[in-house]
Amino acid sequence: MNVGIIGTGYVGLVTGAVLSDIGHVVTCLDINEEKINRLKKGQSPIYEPGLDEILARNTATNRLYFTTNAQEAFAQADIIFIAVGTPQGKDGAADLSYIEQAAKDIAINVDHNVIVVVKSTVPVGTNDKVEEIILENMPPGLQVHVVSNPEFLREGHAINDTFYGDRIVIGAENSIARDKVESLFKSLNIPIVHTNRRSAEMIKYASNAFLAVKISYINQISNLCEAIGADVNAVADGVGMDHRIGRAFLNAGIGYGGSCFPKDTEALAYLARKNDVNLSIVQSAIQANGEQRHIFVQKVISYFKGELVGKKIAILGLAFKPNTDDMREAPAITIIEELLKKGAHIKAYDPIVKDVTSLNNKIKYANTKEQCVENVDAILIVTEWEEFVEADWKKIKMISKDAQVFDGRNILTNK
Ligand SMILES: NC(=O)c1ccc[n+]([C@@H]2O[C@H](COP(=O)([O-])OP(=O)(O)OC[C@H]3O[C@@H](n4cnc5c(N)ncnc54)[C@H](O)[C@@H]3O)[C@@H](O)[C@H]2O)c1
Ligand SMILES: O=c1ccn([C@@H]2O[C@H](COP(=O)(O)OP(=O)(O)O[C@H]3O[C@H](CO)[C@@H](O)[C@H](O)[C@H]3O)[C@@H](O)[C@H]2O)c(=O)[nH]1
Repeated sequence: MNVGIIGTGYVGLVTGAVLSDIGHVVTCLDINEEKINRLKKGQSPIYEPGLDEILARNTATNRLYFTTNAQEAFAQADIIFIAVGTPQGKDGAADLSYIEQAAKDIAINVDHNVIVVVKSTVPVGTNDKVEEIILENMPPGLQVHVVSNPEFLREGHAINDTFYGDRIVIGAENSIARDKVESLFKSLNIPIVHTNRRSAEMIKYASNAFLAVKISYINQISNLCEAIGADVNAVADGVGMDHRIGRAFLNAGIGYGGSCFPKDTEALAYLARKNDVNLSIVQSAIQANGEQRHIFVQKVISYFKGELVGKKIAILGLAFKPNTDDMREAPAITIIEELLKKGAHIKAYDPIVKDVTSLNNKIKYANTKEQCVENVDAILIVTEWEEFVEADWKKIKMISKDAQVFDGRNILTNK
């Protein structure tokens, strides 16, 4: 099939790469010229394991194209995906301006009947709105069907998650459009969930919020474990062996960050408030997550008896999680800013993130973890990169002359 994709971010680009890899002809559209120019030169604008190879393979076989021209992207398209951002807006609500613009772009640039698939994470009712906008603005006589197909990939595992996902959710009001979207994914052999558009939109938020609640729960249990002398890793292992609970997302630490959980939990809480529904569980998870990074900083402050002025602190890990270069809502930023405010000097090392615009000129960057921990008073583990998990910690402690280690990801329990 011929597919157009609006937005070449983590979701649009990975979706485009995988759909071309399973035989479709895909044209990816973005308004960011720099991104498209890089992609045309064969360079990925994001760090995502395995992505470069798939991009190279499918551009070489003429199944994957990149453009900033909407007419070119939609000219042959049977199906157009919307994969633009839905950042946090006012009062926690999702900002739908990119979605609305994408819908208008489709309406004024298509010259044939089309199926539009909304892959972005959007509040319940948005697919209806997208259909309305397109119908209002497209040439008379043309038809559009909008289908909801939320995305569940994790950054750092995006390719694998797309090829081997747990489920593909298709929310449709029209059975012909539904079947056509289903046939697009057929060769992936992933279980399909059929539902209406509103339920599909809700599945995405309910999934993310559940995972966020799970993390905040284990983090609060971890605080209690620390107070009473229990080991949260052992507790999580024991609890997680119950198949009704499961071990995944029970890793305690400094809390969740990233481009999804923070904004999606806020958007769901906003939706509940707007509809006068009590969603205090999600609200509490958000609050607990905000507190968790302050609790971590407080441990450092207490260790130095409240006096951080001039203290040299090494930060190991900047990205919000391993295997990504994404710094959106990374706990590292809040933690570093709080330490800077207290007068500490910060040196940071991350295997992939080499500078953070908002922190530049305020902190130093090291080229290696060894360089980072030289001549410091404390070491903070902020992201659980494999490089830190597998490191020779005896050597790290020796280089740092036994600087105090604060393990924000509980990776050193058995070391
Ligand atoms: N990042 C993830 O891991 C992930 C996973 C699942 C779902 N989601 C959801 O998917 C959506 C996209 O997320 P992302 O992280 O890929 O976003 P992103 O910010 O990385 O990328 C969005 C891209 O869309 C482009 N864009 C915006 N308006 C456009 C327009 N009118 N025409 C063409 N291009 C346009 C932007 O320039 C940008 O490159 C969001 O709703 C997000 O919540 C993200
Ligand atoms: O046990 C855990 C698991 C995760 N995290 C943190 O939670 C955040 C999110 O991690 P993860 O879910 O692995 O990454 P994302 O790429 O943000 O993926 C989430 O958000 C995406 C965007 O909606 C969804 O598609 C995915 O299914 C969902 O897992 C990160 O800060 C992790 O450090 C923990 O603190 N403990």
